[in-house]
Amino acid sequence: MNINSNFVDEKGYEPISSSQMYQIENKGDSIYSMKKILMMENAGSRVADFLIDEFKENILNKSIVAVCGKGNNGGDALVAMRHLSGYILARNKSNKKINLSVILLCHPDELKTPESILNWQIISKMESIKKLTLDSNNITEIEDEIKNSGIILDGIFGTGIKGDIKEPISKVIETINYKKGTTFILAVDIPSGLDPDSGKIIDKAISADATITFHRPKHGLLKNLEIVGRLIVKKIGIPFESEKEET
Ligand SMILES: NC(=O)C1=CN([C@@H]2O[C@H](COP(=O)(O)OP(=O)(O)OC[C@H]3O[C@@H](n4cnc5c(N)ncnc54)[C@H](O)[C@@H]3O)[C@@H](O)[C@H]2O)[C@@H](O)CC1
Ligand SMILES: [K+]
Repeated sequence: MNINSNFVDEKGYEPISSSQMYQIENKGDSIYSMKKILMMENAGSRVADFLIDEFKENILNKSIVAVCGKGNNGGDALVAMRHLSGYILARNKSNKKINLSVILLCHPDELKTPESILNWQIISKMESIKKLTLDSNNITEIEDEIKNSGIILDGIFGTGIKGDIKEPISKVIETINYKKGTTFILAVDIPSGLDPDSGKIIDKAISADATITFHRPKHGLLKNLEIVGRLIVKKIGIPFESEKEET
């Protein structure tokens, strides 16, 4: 396996497939009652902790934009923004304006899972985080938000990506990629648009500076470190016993 030096090859992080990941997650829930909402909370907090470690005090001056899809990948990014908001506000002694935005690439009614819906509801009540939801006439405003960002959380698609990416999401991915080199692009779990198993770019994909993936790396990440960037693997509390194959 051609793992480059960026891959944090800690013990027990052998790569798995996306279907194995869904199985482990479902067993974690059905046998150990490790609800997805707990997995999402851990995933999002690992994302926030990574950015805080990476940027240290500088993070207080960064405009951070989370671009979220309608699934749980977006939910992870919503959790990360909540944690980042708490960290930054607690240190914002001079009450400087902080720039935290969430761009939801769907109407809130299209959010598909209870855990994403709950996290959207929480964020909706937090005035520290600017919310933009995609509608027919605000794509320019959304693109400007991305262009003015210092850090982008890519929470558009994770392991649930299928087929071609339609407009305007396709354009949003291009706008994000255009910022590479000036804005730090962190992919949540999988660079959006990358097939998590084959590592192929299905249609187009986010080219990330770093990818933080959960529980174990997926095979596709190791096959396309070019757009994955630095690969970080974080456990999210799923009982290891959930990995036991069905006997
Ligand atoms: N597996 C796990 O243990 C955990 C998974 N979590 C997150 O959940 C993610 C998977 O979430 P989901 O299964 O909800 O799916 P995703 O959030 O990856 O996909 C988002 C949604 O996009 C839509 N979609 C897929 N392909 C599309 C296309 N080509 N054009 C437009 N829309 C498209 C689908 O309807 C899907 O519901 C993971 O990547 C990870 O980030 C975390 O919450 C932590 C726990
Ligand atoms: K992603």
